[in-house]
Amino acid sequence: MTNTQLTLVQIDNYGPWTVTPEPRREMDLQTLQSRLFADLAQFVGSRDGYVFFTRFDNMVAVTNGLDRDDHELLQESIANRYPVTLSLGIGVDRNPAVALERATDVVQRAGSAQDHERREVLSGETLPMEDRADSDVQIAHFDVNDATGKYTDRLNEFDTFIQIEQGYASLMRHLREEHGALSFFVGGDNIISITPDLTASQYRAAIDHVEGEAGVELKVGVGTASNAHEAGFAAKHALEDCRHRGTIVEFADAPLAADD
Ligand SMILES: Nc1nc2c(ncn2[C@@H]2O[C@H](COP(=O)(O)OP(=O)(O)OP(=O)(O)O)[C@@H](O)[C@H]2O)c(=O)[nH]1
Repeated sequence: MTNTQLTLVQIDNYGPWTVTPEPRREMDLQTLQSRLFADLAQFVGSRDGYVFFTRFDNMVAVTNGLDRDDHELLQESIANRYPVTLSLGIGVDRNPAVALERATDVVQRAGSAQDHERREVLSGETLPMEDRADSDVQIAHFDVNDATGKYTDRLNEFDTFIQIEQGYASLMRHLREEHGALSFFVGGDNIISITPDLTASQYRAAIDHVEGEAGVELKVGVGTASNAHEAGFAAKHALEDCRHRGTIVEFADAPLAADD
């Protein structure tokens, strides 16, 4: 059964910091944000989770397999090395949107994102030990069909970017509204969705919707496993199956072996 543990990562009081004592150089902020994301990706990824940069001042992580101590260690390590601190809210639910609501609620209850007295909140419930064995994450890895031939090799980068972003906007809204799935642009022409248990026809309907609304053709590989890495890795293999078979939806056949 899918049961997703999500962590909302929010930089404490970041807005005021970016303009104190006066506005900071934009490329310095971009450097900080991208390094922070890289560090989170390393930390969470080494524990088989996924993290998405969303707006950089707020990020969303799939943290099945990470316990409260892992979250505390992350906060400590960031506070030791960065001029900013992180608040973390954790939520669990079969539906990813509900899990994120829970994760967000505990952070919002502790105070505003721009409250200078709210620092390093760590709140919410992780998956109980006894539920871990049968709690799965479902990950759908979407990719634009022949983005290179249709866009990258034909259009300038900005017009390509518009096409890809329009496809992303259409997909993220459809999956959020219809199923409570959360979709994240991860670079190139790739979108990764954290979903509840969806069927092949529900994925086909999402792909049809995006083609109708944005004119962007997608395919998707779907994987399910006890952590984001294994589910996502299986999804990537399923996406390769789409390429070989010329299909638009493939599910990973079997859970991956531990050494895959
Ligand atoms: N984040 C991420 N990006 C990827 C991955 N694979 C490819 N990309 C990005 O996607 C871009 C396009 O690559 P492909 O999707 O393989 O190429 P394509 O032209 O769309 O061809 P088909 O997908 O085979 O239809 C690459 O330049 C990368 O930026 C992946 O696994 N993860």
